[in-house]
Amino acid sequence: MPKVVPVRPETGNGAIPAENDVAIKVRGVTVGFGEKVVLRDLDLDVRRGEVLGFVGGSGTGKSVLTRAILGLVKKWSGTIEVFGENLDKLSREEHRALERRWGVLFQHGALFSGLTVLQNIQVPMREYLHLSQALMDELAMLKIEMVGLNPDAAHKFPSELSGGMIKRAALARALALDPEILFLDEPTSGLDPIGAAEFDELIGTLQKTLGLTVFMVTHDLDSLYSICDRIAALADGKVAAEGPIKELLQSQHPWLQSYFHGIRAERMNR
Ligand SMILES: Nc1ncnc2c1ncn2[C@@H]1O[C@H](COP(=O)(O)OP(=O)(O)OP(=O)(O)O)[C@@H](O)[C@H]1O
Repeated sequence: MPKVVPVRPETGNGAIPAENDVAIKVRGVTVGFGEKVVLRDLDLDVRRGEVLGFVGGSGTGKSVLTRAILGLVKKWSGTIEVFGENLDKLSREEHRALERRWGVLFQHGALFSGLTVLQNIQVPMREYLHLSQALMDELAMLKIEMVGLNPDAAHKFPSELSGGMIKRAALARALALDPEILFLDEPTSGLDPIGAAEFDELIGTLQKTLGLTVFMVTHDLDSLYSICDRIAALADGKVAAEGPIKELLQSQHPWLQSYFHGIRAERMNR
């Protein structure tokens, strides 16, 4: 009998993961701007194959941490490893090779307004791969199908799309290079509850079928309940609590108490 190997490692049980089960390892990271310190000696692990929801009050530094991991913001101190590679030790070529292994969905989609959906999806392909136009067209159409967009959307410009369609197109672009890690910055913001639930479902399905590791900054409690294996909460520049939602619901941290036990959360608990 062939041995059955699970696609996703077991997650969400709170156990300390083995070293090679960690996709992103952040240790002692401090980031600031001028006099202001935003992240202070922050530690965080994102495990391979999990959906980690990253929450925190407005302006606490969720995007700053995301950008620090992506190498878009300079940290003052600490180390960040992705797939065991210390980002500070990589040559430019090695960093580019690593960039091919992640995809990013920035807040508000951030599509290029002068390019069609198809062309937007091909931007990372042009930057990182050397493929024929015909192959890029074929691959981009595949991504459009993967995110549930109608093939007609391929030749539309962002201004011709609804908010939900823009998010899907941006997700298709994030998936252009078949990444192993997906960074999502508030993916459901601006969507109505039905659109948001559909988008969560899409992310959950893609994550399972493609075995993705997902790092998701979100304010959306519904997303935390429906697709996150674990949640990390940022407060005072550090991860104040992390674990499966059931554990975080028990946390005595004042911000988490007010966050989870507010009106919307009560509705979810009923
Ligand atoms: N390039 C920058 N220069 C100066 N300050 C910055 C810069 N980028 C971020 N900040 C500051 O860092 C802090 C954290 O910002 P960040 O965007 O990470 O917050 P956030 O937790 O993602 O907030 P929100 O949930 O509102 O999007 C804010 O006070 C912001 O003004």
